Amino acid sequence: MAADHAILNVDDTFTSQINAMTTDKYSVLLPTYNERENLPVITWLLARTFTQHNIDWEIVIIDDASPDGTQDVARELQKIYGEDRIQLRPRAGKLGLGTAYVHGIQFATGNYTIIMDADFSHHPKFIPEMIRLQKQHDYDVVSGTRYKTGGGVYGWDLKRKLVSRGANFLATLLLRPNASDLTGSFRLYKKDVLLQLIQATIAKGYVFQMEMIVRARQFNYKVGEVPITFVDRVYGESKMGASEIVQYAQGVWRLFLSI
Ligand SMILES: Nc1nc2c(ncn2[C@@H]2O[C@H](COP(=O)(O)OP(=O)(O)O[C@H]3O[C@H](CO)[C@@H](O)[C@H](O)[C@@H]3O)[C@@H](O)[C@H]2O)c(=O)[nH]1
Ligand SMILES: [Mg+2]
Repeated sequence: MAADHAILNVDDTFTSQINAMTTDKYSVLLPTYNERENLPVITWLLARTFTQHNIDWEIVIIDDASPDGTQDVARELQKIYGEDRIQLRPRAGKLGLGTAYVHGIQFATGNYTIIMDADFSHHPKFIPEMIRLQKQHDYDVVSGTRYKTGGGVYGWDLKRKLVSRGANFLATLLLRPNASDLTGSFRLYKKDVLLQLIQATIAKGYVFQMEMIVRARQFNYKVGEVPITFVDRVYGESKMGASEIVQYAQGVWRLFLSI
């Protein structure tokens, strides 16, 4: 895979570059709903990635009262890694993906924030490249993109691929945000930038990601892109359904009228 290759080649340089930045800390906001099987492995992969690159880190788990016992797993992970590394910040019920980030960021102690899924669709191996690119250009946001050379989607059926392409096409056509993956949610933000974007963003569900990147352009923030491969989850189910798709289309239209 091209992206893998690129990362392996530059890994040593990243490490020395990142080592020098001792004051930086990266907070991963990890929303979970029924991710009991996935949470230990994604945590392990994140911890390994950060440790290998000598990067200060924490994970903020935002669990919406998952009935599968995700929070019990999170508490076990706190015992293993320490409560300073793993924060558990639950909510009382399933309140949606967008508001999960809004909830989680108030507890983040790092100066950078990484937003990603908990089901390995977003692999931590792309994080060092996101950090390197951010540093190189002083980007305010670095967005993982499935839709540039080196990126891709694996494991989705045709319907889901069409929904994703259609969602990106619709928003690109109407909003012209100059980014190749508007609905993707694997991103690195300067924390103060994320806070400002969150305040400006109205959407609550999956449409949140798209609105955030459109707002970033609106505020003239510098946005970089790193190709990522998105691999569909192995354990559990996607939480995206017809109502999320309708909400998305409504969100694009509302933004089109307001910007
Ligand atoms: N706390 C919380 N977490 C949630 C909720 N809904 C989903 N999540 C968590 O959010 C992550 C993504 O949810 P999935 O259900 O796996 O999303 P997906 O269908 O794989 O969609 C992916 O692609 C979309 C665009 O193509 C993205 O918009 C989306 O963010 C995600 O990356 C997972 O970690 C899941 O547990 C919620 O209501 N509350
Ligand atoms: Mg998923």
